[in-house]
Amino acid sequence: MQAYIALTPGDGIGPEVVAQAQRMLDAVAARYGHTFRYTTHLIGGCSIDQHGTALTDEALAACQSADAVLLGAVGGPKWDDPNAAVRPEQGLLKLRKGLGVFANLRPVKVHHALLDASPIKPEVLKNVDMVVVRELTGGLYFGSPKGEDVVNGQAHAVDTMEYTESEVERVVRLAFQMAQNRKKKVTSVDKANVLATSRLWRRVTNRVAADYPDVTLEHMLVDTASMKLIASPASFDVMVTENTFGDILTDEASLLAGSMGLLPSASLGESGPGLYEPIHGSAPDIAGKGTANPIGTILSAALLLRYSLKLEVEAAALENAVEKAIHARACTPDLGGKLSTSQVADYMLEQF
Ligand SMILES: NC(=O)c1ccc[n+]([C@@H]2O[C@H](COP(=O)([O-])OP(=O)(O)OC[C@H]3O[C@@H](n4cnc5c(N)ncnc54)[C@H](O)[C@@H]3O)[C@@H](O)[C@H]2O)c1
Ligand SMILES: CC(C)[C@H](C(=O)O)[C@@H](O)C(=O)O
Ligand SMILES: [Mg+2]
Repeated sequence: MQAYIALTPGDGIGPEVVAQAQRMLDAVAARYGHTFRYTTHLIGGCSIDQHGTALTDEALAACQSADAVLLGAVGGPKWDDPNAAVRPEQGLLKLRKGLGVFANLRPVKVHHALLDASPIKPEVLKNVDMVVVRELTGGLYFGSPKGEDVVNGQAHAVDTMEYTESEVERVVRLAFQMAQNRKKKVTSVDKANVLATSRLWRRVTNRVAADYPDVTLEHMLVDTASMKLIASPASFDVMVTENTFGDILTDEASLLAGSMGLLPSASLGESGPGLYEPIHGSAPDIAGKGTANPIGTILSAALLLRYSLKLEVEAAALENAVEKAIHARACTPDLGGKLSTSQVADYMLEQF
């Protein structure tokens, strides 16, 4: 097949990990007889430096016309001034909203060869295989009003947690559909004892659940969920939750797998290109050293093959290449290995 992939490497380690994922995609194309065409676009701090904005309308339009978008990460200390009017993260939020990708799938698996890479006890990590479905284009990130002003002579700031019934329904429905093809359990995470948005979320989730009688639904408060994720992670199958809760819980979940550098994600909408990105950030502490773990981005490329290009065999082949590298501990220092970012991909390509 012919496919057009827009690359938005971004800042810090973003370009380092996207380059390796692109090498792997090229290997898939060569082995299976596909043609992948790429264009590369600025996003985040590098776009601010060049254009004064974190994502130009032209770059967004290019991403919207692609079959899929593969992103690295945005941000870094250079652009961290809390007084700045323009911030790298705005580019990422504009891209997500502009693509309409409301469901962010973040799979969390523990590889048996990496049990010692996690600070959690190995017996607790056995059988961990879950996916967090994070709502991505609503909630606290996008609610209005939002911003800063002065009230009674005092600096004042507001963020609004906001959801409509349909915004909740579409993401929860997707979570139930995923659970039907997995262990048939959905854990809906909210803060219904305090937040009105969470009570709406719960009501909608209960209504949607009636359409999926084969799937067990449990509700869990987010504070409890953050504890259970460490105490009994294998008890989860599909977790569905609000934008901010999902952001925080998945960084926590990355420790089950062993490193922030391991977790991929797929962001999907009703139609149009999907957005694929590792869950980690631009990692300024290791940027430029060539030691960033490329696996989260390579697994994101596998999800791109699966969901946007419908190339299941190719996606599985890429995942298998990652499995082999992990099994052999052909890894970067975050997993106790000695290889560089590109050497990890070299190893996978040799086995591919
Ligand atoms: N999706 C994104 O673009 C995204 C996500 C999170 C944070 N950020 C931004 O990134 C910047 C840095 O944020 P942070 O330091 O809080 O989070 P981070 O995820 O960049 O880094 C957290 C820790 O994890 C490590 N880490 C992350 N990715 C790794 C990888 N692939 N291999 C090995 N180690 C890895 C880092 O070295 C660091 O110690 C901030 O500007 C933040 O806004 C962007
Ligand atoms: C950089 C930031 C806006 C982003 C988010 O919160 O969504 C990041 O933390 C992520 O997890 O992708
Ligand atoms: Mg995050």
